[in-house]
Amino acid sequence: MKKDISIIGVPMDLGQSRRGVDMGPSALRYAGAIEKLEELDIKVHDLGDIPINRPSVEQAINAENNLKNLDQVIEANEKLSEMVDKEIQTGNFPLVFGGDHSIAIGSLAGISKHYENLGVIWYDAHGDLNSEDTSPSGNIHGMPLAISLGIGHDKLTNIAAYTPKVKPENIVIIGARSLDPGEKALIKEKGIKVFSMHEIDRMGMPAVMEEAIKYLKEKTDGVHLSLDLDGLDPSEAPGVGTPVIGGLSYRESHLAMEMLAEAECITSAEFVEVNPILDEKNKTATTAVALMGSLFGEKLK
Ligand SMILES: NC(=[NH2+])NCCC[C@H](N)C(=O)O
Ligand SMILES: [Mn+2]
Ligand SMILES: [Mn+2]
Repeated sequence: MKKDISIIGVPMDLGQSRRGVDMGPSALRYAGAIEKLEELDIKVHDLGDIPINRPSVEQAINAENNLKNLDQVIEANEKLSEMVDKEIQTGNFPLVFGGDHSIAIGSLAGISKHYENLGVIWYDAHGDLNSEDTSPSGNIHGMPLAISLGIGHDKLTNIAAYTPKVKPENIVIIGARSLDPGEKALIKEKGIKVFSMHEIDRMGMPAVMEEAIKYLKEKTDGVHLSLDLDGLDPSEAPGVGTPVIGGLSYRESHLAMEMLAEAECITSAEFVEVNPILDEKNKTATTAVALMGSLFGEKLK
């Protein structure tokens, strides 16, 4: 019996500078996310969207540090963490709809409590391993993985009142092709496993996923999939705020999801960075929903 899925929308765009990604949850629902999951005989509980407070202009200009909209991002992630935590207690599979990638802070804060050794698959063009000291932008969506490792501003690392949420050896980054100098240094220092586009080109997606799954299965008791749509090539997923050319194809991404479904290792997931304002006829959300189908077991035969 498959678990029921609880959908939690986080209409937040405050972790980065391009407005519109707050409409991501609507775009994903409009693209038929719930119908897709129900077609697969999964019981879906759509819990709606978390209320997000928009900062006043004065609040948004925070000269004190390199962390845009810090208070609002904290507030949203505390709420998300509580909701995700509750859904896991109920026995449901949490599926979070972003919102920008800063919401992974709250997802991981709520999920990781329930696991001794939570694994994380970070499917992304970026590492999101910056801190206020290394970030070129001050955008918190470039920091969630570092924050979950316990690196960054105390107020962010201590969301849900514990830190760290994940161990560096339990993380696999897939699809990286844009890493800032501080991120590269952190990857080296912590020995984080990264399948960049270079490895994906050389080894092919089947071998990459096989290795990633084996690596995580050996030592984790659950795996969270954090899928940033900008992991895909912008020709396939144009509706994202920080597109990077040379990304993963639609087919490679489907195969990755199918292999995760076969391995039965994913215990929670989030789909983030869908920005319908920058999209072409909701193509990016539609792609995300198709990928959800494969992740939750859709097969041709
Ligand atoms: N989740 C994302 N799309 N992150 C993009 C981060 C871009 C850049 N590395 C930064 O820190 O600003
Ligand atoms: Mn990204
Ligand atoms: Mn990201």
